[in-house]
Amino acid sequence: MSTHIGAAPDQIAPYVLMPGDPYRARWIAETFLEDPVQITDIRGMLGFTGTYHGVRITAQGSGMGQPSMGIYAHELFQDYDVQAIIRVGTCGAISDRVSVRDVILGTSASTDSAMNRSRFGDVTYAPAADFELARIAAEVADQGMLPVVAGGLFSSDHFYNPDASITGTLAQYGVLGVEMEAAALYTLAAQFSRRALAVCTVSDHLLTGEETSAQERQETFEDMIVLALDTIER
Ligand SMILES: Nc1nc2c(nc(Br)n2[C@@H]2O[C@H](CO)[C@@H](O)[C@H]2O)c(=O)[nH]1
Repeated sequence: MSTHIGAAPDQIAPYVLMPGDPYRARWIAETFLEDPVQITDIRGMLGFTGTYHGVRITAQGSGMGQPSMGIYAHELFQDYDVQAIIRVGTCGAISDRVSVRDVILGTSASTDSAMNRSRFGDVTYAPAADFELARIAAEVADQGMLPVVAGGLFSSDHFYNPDASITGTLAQYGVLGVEMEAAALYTLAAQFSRRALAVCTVSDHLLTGEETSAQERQETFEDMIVLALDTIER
């Protein structure tokens, strides 16, 4: 086991899906995996391992925010030799190029997080998705007729951002949605020479104020999970 994950070394699969919400990890395991087994519940951050089309998959909650994602992704890469992580999350749209219910493939992740400033100082590192995972996800989405938009995410340390104008500025540079985890995941994947991709359903729109219903969120989340599973098993 690691400091924050209670699983035995062989209980975590090489391929991991990470929702922010640990209850989503349980739902993914119970809905899509065969023979799912809970492999950790330290601090309530649940993780499960099962198989999808015969491929071992782990669904592990990340929590909200980059420090939390950073703890779990670091330990998954370092202590469990995980090879690829797909964040399956939700985000708020900041661009008129996307609508609620769209699925965003986060090709890059801008961030206001102090975590990368303490890593890189004055250099602005560019956290980016693994190209192969992103390419496969786009291909799978096309085959499944799932409306995905590929573009940048903004991984903020704020949910209630005191500077509300920043998302408008970022949208002018092509950033599509705001969430709170992808940049930490991409930076750690690069540190460990592993693969990572963030796929986010748009649950709310910061420009229009539009929000999805719980039912709509559930439906788009299901489509996204199938996309992530069909991508990571390739
Ligand atoms: N900062 C931010 N995070 C968001 C937003 N909408 C969503 Br869904 N999120 C994500 O949802 C959680 C906050 O509700 C975090 O884990 C974020 O990744 C938003 O408008 N802003």
